[in-house]
Amino acid sequence: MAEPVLELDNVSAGYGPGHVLRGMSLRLEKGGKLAVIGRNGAGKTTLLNTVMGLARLHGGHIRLEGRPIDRLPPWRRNHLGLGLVPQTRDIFPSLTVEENLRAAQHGDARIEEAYMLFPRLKERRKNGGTQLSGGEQQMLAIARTLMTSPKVILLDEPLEGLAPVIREMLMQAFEDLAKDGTRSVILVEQHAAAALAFAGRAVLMANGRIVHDGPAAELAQRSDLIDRHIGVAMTADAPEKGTRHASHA
Ligand SMILES: Nc1ncnc2c1ncn2[C@@H]1O[C@H](COP(=O)(O)OP(=O)(O)OP(=O)(O)O)[C@@H](O)[C@H]1O
Repeated sequence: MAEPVLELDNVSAGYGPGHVLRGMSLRLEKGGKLAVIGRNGAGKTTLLNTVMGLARLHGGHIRLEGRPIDRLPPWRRNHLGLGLVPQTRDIFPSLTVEENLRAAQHGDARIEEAYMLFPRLKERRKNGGTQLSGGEQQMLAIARTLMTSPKVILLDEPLEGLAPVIREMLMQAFEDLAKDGTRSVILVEQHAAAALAFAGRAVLMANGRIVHDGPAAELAQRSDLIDRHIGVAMTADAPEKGTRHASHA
């Protein structure tokens, strides 16, 4: 079995005194691609926030490359190799694409590599954040995270509200990011079909717990589990949660 890069042991966490995650144990292998799927409110974002140190850990342990990180602040976790692409994207709207990337640049990360992954950002490098389409903003949010040279990339619903052609472009970029085996990816998605096609392993969450953990291809066949915990519409790669938003590239 490949070496673990990220491990959660019996983690309970939430916001303030409230518990959202309950006894979660998870292991991500070096170079692994893990999909996390589940209904709205299942605790997927809280899982990523907990790994990143943005939620309150009530119990259990988190290790990055074997090192306990439970007590470290988010910026230290980032410097050690965890990179979160938040659902809110969090780009600086008043800065240009290139300024956004420079502001995030840390260590030996190269802007040119981000442009190779997303040539469209290079074309827009002098454009301000507000002049970008939703898809371009998402590319910039991902590229900004790459500027911190993450070993583990945590993607929080990156496809939400985007047109199918842009979703496909992003999924291809995630494949490219993971292909040399040096980076690991956790993809939280409502687009279950796309996430399961991408990942090697998948966990299904409900009510702050893992209700299934196994090969992604196996979970893709378990329509009983997906129907029960997500709903039929979520299994198709059609607009789901994104229907609440205008779909724009
Ligand atoms: N900042 C917060 N403070 C208090 N409770 C929160 C906070 N953020 C989320 N919650 C609660 O935690 C629970 C899990 O939410 P979370 O966002 O982790 O779910 P999710 O699976 O990512 O769903 P979604 O797809 O809607 O983002 C929900 O009941 C939510 O109301």
